[in-house]
Amino acid sequence: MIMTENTVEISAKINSKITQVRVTPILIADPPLLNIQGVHAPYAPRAIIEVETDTGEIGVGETYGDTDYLSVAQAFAPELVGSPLSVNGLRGRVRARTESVELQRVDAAVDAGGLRGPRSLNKIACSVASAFEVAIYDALGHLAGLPVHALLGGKVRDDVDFSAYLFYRWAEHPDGYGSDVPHDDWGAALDPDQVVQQARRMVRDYGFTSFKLKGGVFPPDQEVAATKALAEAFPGRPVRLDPNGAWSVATSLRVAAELESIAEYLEDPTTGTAQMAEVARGTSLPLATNMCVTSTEEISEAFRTDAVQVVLSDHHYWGGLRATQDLAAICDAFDVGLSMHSNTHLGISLAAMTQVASTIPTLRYACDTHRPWQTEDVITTPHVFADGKLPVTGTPGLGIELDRDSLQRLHQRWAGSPIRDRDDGVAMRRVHPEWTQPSW
Ligand SMILES: O=C([O-])C(=O)C[C@H](O)[C@@H](O)C(=O)[O-]
Ligand SMILES: [Mg+2]
Repeated sequence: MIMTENTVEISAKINSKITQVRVTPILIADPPLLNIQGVHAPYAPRAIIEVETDTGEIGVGETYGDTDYLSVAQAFAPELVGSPLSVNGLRGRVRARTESVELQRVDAAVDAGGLRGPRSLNKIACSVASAFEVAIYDALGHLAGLPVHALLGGKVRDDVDFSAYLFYRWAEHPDGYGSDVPHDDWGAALDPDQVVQQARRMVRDYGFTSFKLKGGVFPPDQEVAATKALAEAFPGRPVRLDPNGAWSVATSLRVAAELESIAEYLEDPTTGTAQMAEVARGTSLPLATNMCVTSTEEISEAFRTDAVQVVLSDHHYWGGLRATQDLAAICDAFDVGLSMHSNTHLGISLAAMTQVASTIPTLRYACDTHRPWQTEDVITTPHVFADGKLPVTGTPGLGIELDRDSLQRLHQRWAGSPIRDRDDGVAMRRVHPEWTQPSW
């Protein structure tokens, strides 16, 4: 073969190696959003991953920054140095690495940061691997001059639809924020009228055309009333309610009967696959989950028993973008619908969600996103929703640029703070010492 300058360049790119990996923990401002586990604290930890190659490319990823996730990410990062830009085998390598890290909170308790069912080593490893995978895809995209969706096989849509993620919330954190946090002027939402007002603002500012209300906060009748108020205020627009497993089977069936002709789906009304299956047998309303099916080992029982009709994918849960596509294929094979979950995240994760969502033909529900609740970001040009959608960029990689000043500032905040884990229950008990997790 005759070697031209071009082939030499291509060969350098194909053989490019990872030379540096950086894991930067940050704390980001988070408003006082309420959920079954309590209330979001003023700051939430995230971890930002950068992989740098010998050809000068830098790819970025984002995941949970809580202690266990961070410890695994920091322990794994040096192992990637010298590796090719390959995403294959990543989850297994991170999983193996978890064995040598002393973890604090693998106790089968529900994960406060993710509300994703019982914690496990595998779930932690998947969440860590997801950020490295995204960073490698971003770097590969820069190398190839292609957007991540092209590397994932190509987009099937030009924009991705998101839904307005509505929360009961307080107007302010009881102790406020530091002076470095932009003011959040959403106000309180504690009854149906305030929830509808919040939805109107989401529609005005972002153009969302569907709604998800985070429940599990007030007695179910109040949350049903808020859901009905939304359906009345926005006729014909899809509405979902998600109490994160707060209800018994009997309560779930009662609520499902009330919302059967109103809701698009009911998300995790009750906990555990067996109880979800019992509810599913008694209602025609589709049940969705990001709690009882959040890892591969949980799929079989749930699908065999028809416990869920919609799975909320999440590349942080499932181990990356390719794993999300795999999940979509499995759901399709079992005639289970696919939606997309989110919790507190910044623009890197939103870009990754948008890229992978654009490649999945069977994703027919608007994706969740917490992004409107975040007042800070680590990318230079934060995303702008129009008509509730984000365009699927054709620029190389994730189509975003890291804002190093902002990353540094949020890292300094982390370094100067004792906060290392998200714990919504602790945040709630600071205000209401007697508070315990509700169930109805
Ligand atoms: O759909 C869900 O269950 C979530 O988004 C879980 C999240 O943790 C959310 O409830 C939150 O951040 O309060
Ligand atoms: Mg949910």
